[in-house]
Amino acid sequence: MSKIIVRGGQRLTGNVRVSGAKNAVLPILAATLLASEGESIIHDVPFLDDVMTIQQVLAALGGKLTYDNEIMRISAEQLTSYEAPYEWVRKMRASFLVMGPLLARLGCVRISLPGGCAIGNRPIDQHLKGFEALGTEIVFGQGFIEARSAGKLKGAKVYLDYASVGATQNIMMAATLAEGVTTIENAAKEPEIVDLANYLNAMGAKVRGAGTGIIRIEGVEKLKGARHTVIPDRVEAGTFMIAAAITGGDVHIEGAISDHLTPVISKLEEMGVVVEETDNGLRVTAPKKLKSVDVKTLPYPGFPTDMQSQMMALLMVAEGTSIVTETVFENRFMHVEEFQKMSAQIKIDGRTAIVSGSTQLTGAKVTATDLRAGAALLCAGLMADGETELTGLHHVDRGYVDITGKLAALGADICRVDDTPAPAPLYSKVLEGVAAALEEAEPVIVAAMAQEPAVSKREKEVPRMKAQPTWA
Ligand SMILES: CC(=O)N[C@H]1[C@@H](OP(=O)(O)OP(=O)(O)OC[C@H]2O[C@@H](n3ccc(=O)[nH]c3=O)[C@H](O)[C@@H]2O)O[C@H](CO)[C@@H](O)[C@@H]1O
Ligand SMILES: C=C(OP(=O)(O)O)C(=O)O
Repeated sequence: MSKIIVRGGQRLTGNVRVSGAKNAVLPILAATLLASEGESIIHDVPFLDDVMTIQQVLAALGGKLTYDNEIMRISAEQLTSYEAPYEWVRKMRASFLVMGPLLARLGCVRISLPGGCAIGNRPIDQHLKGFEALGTEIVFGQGFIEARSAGKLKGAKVYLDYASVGATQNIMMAATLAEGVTTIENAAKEPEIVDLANYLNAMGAKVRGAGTGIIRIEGVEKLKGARHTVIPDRVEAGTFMIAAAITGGDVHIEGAISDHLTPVISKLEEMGVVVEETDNGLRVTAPKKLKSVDVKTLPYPGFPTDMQSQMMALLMVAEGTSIVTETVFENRFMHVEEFQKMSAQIKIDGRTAIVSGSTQLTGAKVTATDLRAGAALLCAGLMADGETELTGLHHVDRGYVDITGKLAALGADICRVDDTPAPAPLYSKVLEGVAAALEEAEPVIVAAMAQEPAVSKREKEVPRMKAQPTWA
C-alpha cells in the first residue's frame, strides 16, 4: 500500500509554486467539447489523477488530446460518441460536467451518475433543472441518465435553489450554443466560474456577469478552440498557508492570488498569522502561538469547504476552543476520527465540530478519508510528535501535484513510499507508449484504409455515434 511518511517538528521555509487549479481546469477541459472548429490550447494544466480521468472521458467522446509540460491541446471537431463511460464518470464528480457541452453540441447525452469524494449526498437536481428549462427531456436509467433536446437548446431563465458550482458551470456551458438568452439566477460566484466564463468568451461565447449572482449567456451559432491559462489553485495555496502556519514557518506561496483567498487570509490573520502580498504571491509568516477562531463554511466568498479540514488541523494546535461549522456538505467531518488517532480533542455535534486547542499532536497511522482530509492529515503530521503514516493516497493524488516533493522542498521531513510506481508518471509512460506505437503503425493503417471498399470510406468521413439514444 502506498504511503506518505512525515516526521513532525520541522519549520517550513522557502518558496513553493502553486499549480493550476483542479477545480478550474476540469470544467474548462469539459468545455473544450463545445468547439466545433479549431484546437484549444490550455496552459498550466496540473498533472493530477483527476486531469487524467477527464482526459479519458474526452477521448472516449472523440476528443483528440496531447499533454506535455502542463500544456494540453484538445481538438473536439468531430465527436464520435454521446456517451460518457461509467468507468471514468464514477471516479470523479466533475466528469458530469461534460453533460452541458454534449447537450449543446449534439442535443443528446448518456451519462453515468457521478462519483467523487463521499462528503455528502451530492445530488444533481439543480443541473437537471437547468437542462430541462433549456428544453431537454431527461430519462433516468439504472445508474445513468439519458437526455435529449428536440433541436437546439432554447435560452431560458434558471433560478438555482442553491448556488451550486457544478450546476452553474454545466448550465452556463449548455447555454452558450442555445437559441436566445439564458440567465442563471443565484449562480455560484467562485473564481473557477469566472475562469470558465473567460475561456468560453475566448472561444466566442457571450457570457456576462460571471462572479456575480446573475449570469447572462447569449447563445451563439458556434464556438472555436481557444488558448487559455488556468488560474492558480486557491485550495492548494491555502493548504500550503496552513502548512506554513502550523510549523511557525515563513513561506512564500508563488502564484497565490490574494482576492481568491480572502476568507482564508482573514481567518489566519485573526489567529495571528502574518500574510503579505508580494509581486507574485503571498508570504506567510507565523508566530509560535496562534489564537483560536470560529469558522463556518459557505459558498464563495465565504470560507471554502475545501479548506475546512486543513483549517481544523491548525485549530487543534491554536490556544483556546474553536467551533467549526460545515454548511456545504453534510458528511465532511470524516477526518475528525483520523485526527483523534493523533490525539486531537474534537467533539462533533451535527454539522458543528468543537475543537479544543493547544494539543500536542502525536504521530499515528491515518487514512485520507477524502482529498482535502489527506492534505489536512499531512499538515497535522508536520507538527506531530513522531511519525505519521498516511495511506489512502488515491484521494490525495486526485488534487495535489507532488505534495510530498513540495513539502520536502520547504524543509519538511517527509517521503512517499509507493508499492507500485506512482500512478501519474506511470500513466504518462503508457501514453508515451501508445503515441509511439501509433506513430509506428501509421503507414500500415493508412495503407489498409486506402484498400477498403468505398462504402467504408464514406462511413469514415461522416462521424457516427457509437450507439444511438433509446428514442432515436
Ligand atoms: C470539481 C469541483 O469544482 N468541485 C468543487 C465543487 O463541487 P460541486 O460542484 O459538486 O459542489 P456544489 O456547489 O454543486 O455543491 C454544493 C452543495 O450543493 C448541493 N447541490 C449541488 C448540486 C445540485 O444539483 N443539488 C444540490 O443540492 C450539494 O449537495 C452540496 O451540498 O464545489 C464544491 C463547493 O465549493 C467544492 O467542495 C468542490 O471541490
Ligand atoms: C471535493 C472536492 O472535489 P470533488 O468535487 O471533485 O469531489 C475537492 O476538490 O475538495
